[in-house]
Amino acid sequence: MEEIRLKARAKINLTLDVTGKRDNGYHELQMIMQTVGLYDEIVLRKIPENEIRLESNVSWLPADNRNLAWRAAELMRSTYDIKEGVLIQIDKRIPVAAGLAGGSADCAAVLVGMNKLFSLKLPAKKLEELALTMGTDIPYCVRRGTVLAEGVGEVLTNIEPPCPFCYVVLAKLPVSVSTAKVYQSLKWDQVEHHPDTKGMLAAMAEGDVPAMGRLLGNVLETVTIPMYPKIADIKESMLENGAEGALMSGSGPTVFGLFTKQERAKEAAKILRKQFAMRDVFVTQIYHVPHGKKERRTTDGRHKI
Ligand SMILES: C[C@@](CO)(OP(=O)(O)O)[C@H](O)COP(=O)(O)OP(=O)(O)OC[C@H]1O[C@@H](n2ccc(N)nc2=O)[C@H](O)[C@@H]1O
Ligand SMILES: Nc1ncnc2c1ncn2[C@@H]1O[C@H](COP(=O)(O)OP(=O)(O)O)[C@@H](O)[C@H]1O
Repeated sequence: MEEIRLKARAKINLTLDVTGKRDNGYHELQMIMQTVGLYDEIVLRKIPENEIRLESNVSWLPADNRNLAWRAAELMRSTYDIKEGVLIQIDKRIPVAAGLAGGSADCAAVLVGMNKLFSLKLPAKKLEELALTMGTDIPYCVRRGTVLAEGVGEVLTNIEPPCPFCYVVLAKLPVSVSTAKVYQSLKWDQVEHHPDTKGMLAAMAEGDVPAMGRLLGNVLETVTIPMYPKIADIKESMLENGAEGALMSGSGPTVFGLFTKQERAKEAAKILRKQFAMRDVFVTQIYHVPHGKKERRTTDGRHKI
């Protein structure tokens, strides 16, 4: 195999609770994470030169070891003594520094892709371990689906049945948020309203999207909304325009809304684009990881996952 094509999908946090802080500054989390359809497309290709090259459609995205996808390829090459080089091409669609884990998803996809491209046959557990050395969100991005994440984000429990299918509108203000700064500014022991994680798990088990909408909660909103009050206005607008619930994802600034009807989601997206002069508004949906999905070859022999 010379080339592999991957979809690195974004995530949203249906609940995000902070329950403590460790001596090293990292926070103890309890969050329900969910993959959505929006993705970056990544192609990995073997090249004869003994190096990693990275190209993307975003001119200002670093193309060296500051890029998480580059780092993932380098980690696999050095750990498994791979002599061949790799070209990474990223067609970026997930907004950057948005609370959607776009960089983490690219990183995870490259780990999975390198494993296949070089026939390393590493189990998923090993890929999740390698992922954690590059970021706390990345093991989840290897696993994907509906997952309860605890610890600092790396203790993962699959939730069965997964989140019921619904449409998701993502709306990102044209500002970037630093995850590190948001955590640093959080007064976790002064947070008054914690999300009801158990209630959310019960609503999901019932397949009750309206109840899920009422139970969405993210304590990081206490930091990011005062920085960008328009986030609250976007949430309000989503609710006025038919969302069952709306919440900031991760450290923000992206707001997501859950919709049961595709038409209403499309209409709300149109209104949001106009009302807040936002370009980054997407209509997507809950993504379910297919069980036991096998690699598929495209007609030209490339692999798809
Ligand atoms: C907030 C969340 C929610 O899913 O997502 P994003 O908003 O980034 O998408 C994650 O916890 C983000 O995970 P990730 O983006 O991988 O963070 P990392 O690179 O590991 O850490 C960035 C910085 O966040 C802080 N951090 C991270 C995780 C954690 N449990 N406690 C922390 O305090 C640390 O200061 C760290 O230096
Ligand atoms: N492949 C990548 N795609 C996006 N951002 C990346 C990538 N590699 C490194 N980064 C850096 O990671 C930071 C966080 O990006 P991202 O994962 O998109 O946001 P978030 O952590 O808010 O979900 C950005 O500042 C960006 O410069």
